[in-house]
Amino acid sequence: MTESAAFFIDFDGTLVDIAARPHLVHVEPQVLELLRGLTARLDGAVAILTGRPLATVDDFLSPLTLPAGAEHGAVRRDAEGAVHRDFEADAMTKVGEALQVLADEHGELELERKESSVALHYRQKPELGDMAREAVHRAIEGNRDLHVMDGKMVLEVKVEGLDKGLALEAFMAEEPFAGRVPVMIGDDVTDEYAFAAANKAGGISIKIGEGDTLAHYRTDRPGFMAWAKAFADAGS
Ligand SMILES: O=P(O)(O)OC[C@H]1O[C@H](O[C@H]2O[C@H](CO)[C@@H](O)[C@H](O)[C@H]2O)[C@H](O)[C@@H](O)[C@@H]1O
Repeated sequence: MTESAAFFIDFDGTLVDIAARPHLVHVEPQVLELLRGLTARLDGAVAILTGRPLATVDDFLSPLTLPAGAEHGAVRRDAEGAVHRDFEADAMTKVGEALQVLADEHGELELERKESSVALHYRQKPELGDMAREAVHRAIEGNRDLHVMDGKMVLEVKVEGLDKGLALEAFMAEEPFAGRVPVMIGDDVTDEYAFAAANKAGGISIKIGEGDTLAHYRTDRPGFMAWAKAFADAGS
């Protein structure tokens, strides 16, 4: 692999270890160094693909402001800094309201309300997972525009048809990504869409950790960090 690669990197579970609650993740200084190094080596062809809101990932990665496909691709900031949104937020507001009632009743559930999606976390009390799953499916019943993803101790309602794979493809149609070989690294079910897109484009897909995957390669987070650092350093 040479300078002709474009890197697409997931946030939770890939750049940072999974934490007990969403706001508790810790971004190691090496992560910022790595992203700077890769960006320099690849002439800016590095994007974050995450389920997090854009503002949240910017806060965690400050002072860096990278191209990003946030909220599972529903909110995309291109390399020029322009932000693209292509969804109707009304339906999600209603789902958020319904699930907020549940989260208020069960203090161990945590509801993240984003621009285009909601995430109901049950990591604090895994026994509530089945009940939360039923409630989430009930909340979107009859709405074909919404889709539930079963993530890491989280149930995410997102807009049907928008995903990290489409975000990757949108980046690959633009400078400085166009014409490069996509390299997608991620750990969770939401990353599978982007693995499929990278594979289809003749790229490289790397799964962090265990679980079924479409990715061609597998490693753990330290393994990814060491490999990516060596790649970034080889250009300096
Ligand atoms: O696409 P990602 O960057 O991997 O984001 C996926 C979701 O990650 C976050 O939840 C997960 O990480 C939390 C912090 O480690 C953890 O507490 C939680 O159990 C995990 O599911 C985030 O909170 C979600 O908004 C993201 O969509």
